[in-house]
Amino acid sequence: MNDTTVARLAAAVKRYGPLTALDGVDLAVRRGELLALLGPNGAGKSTSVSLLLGLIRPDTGRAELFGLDPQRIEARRRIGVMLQSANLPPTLRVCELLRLTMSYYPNPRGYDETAVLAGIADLLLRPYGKLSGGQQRRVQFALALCGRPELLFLDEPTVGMDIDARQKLWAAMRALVAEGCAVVLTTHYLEEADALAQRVVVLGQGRVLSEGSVDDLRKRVALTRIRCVSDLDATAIAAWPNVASAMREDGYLRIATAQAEAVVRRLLDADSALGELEVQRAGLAEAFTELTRDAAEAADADQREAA
Ligand SMILES: Nc1ncnc2c1ncn2[C@@H]1O[C@H](COP(=O)(O)OP(=O)(O)OP(=O)(O)O)[C@@H](O)[C@H]1O
Repeated sequence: MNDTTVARLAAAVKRYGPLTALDGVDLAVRRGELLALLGPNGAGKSTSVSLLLGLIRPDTGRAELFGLDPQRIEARRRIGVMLQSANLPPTLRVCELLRLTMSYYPNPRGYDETAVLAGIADLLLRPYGKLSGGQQRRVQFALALCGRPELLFLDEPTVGMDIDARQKLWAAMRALVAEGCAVVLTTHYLEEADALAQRVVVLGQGRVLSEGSVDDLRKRVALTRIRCVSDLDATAIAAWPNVASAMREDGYLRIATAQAEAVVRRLLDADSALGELEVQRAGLAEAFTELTRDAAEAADADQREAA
């Protein structure tokens, strides 16, 4: 573990009976970065987080927090956690929950500062159990950050939040990262990863499918989409060099290519009446879909071979 790594999994394998939830995952979280953990349902995101938190143990491989066993109290004092479900006493008022949680940490953030950062200043006197789902999520976020963590785990934190609350939480995450706090964010909202993450790890079938910046991930899908109105024959274009696919759909000619400039030049030469030309790089959503579909197909093929 080098000195910029705050948490890591090394060749981590976790099995539940015959099911392999994690199949040799290597993952490093670096100081002060926001790392988004993406993947379809059942990909292994929560299992990875649970290993890093010491809630479960790997069958083989290692999990480390600040170079220590994740169950060590010295490591746990340096993290904040917001999981998908939180079992907090419903009769306690928010201010009581906050003071209690702050008392677990050696150097907590100020009470008022925490309330403002998490956007709960107006909820402090309310009993936790009487809050709406989105308000409870904000309180959970406050409890996760009140200990001034060096590493914050946020498991689908914005689920159930309205747009305003979500944007405030994004701003708070950015402020924490600017302070040097590392964040591990699991999310199904790709625009959330796009807006916040310095690095993205995509899991699928318990394996790391891709790791890098959001742009790196986009580049994994080298194709560019071209859309235009033209009478040119789609089947003929599909046979052009560098054209991955060409089809007619909703009155538009749609082409996928890794060489957009050359194909656009040839299109314009071939059809002087061509209109409504649109050229678009593949988005994060397309890259994600392509990556995870490939992994699912490979796993299906493995299973068929084994059968
Ligand atoms: N306690 C458990 N017992 C049995 N199987 C489990 C257990 N926990 C997880 N699994 C299985 O391990 C695999 C990975 O689950 P995990 O919860 O890590 O996925 P995830 O990526 O977090 O999914 P989601 O997006 O749905 O939250 C799934 O197939 C899941 O059914």
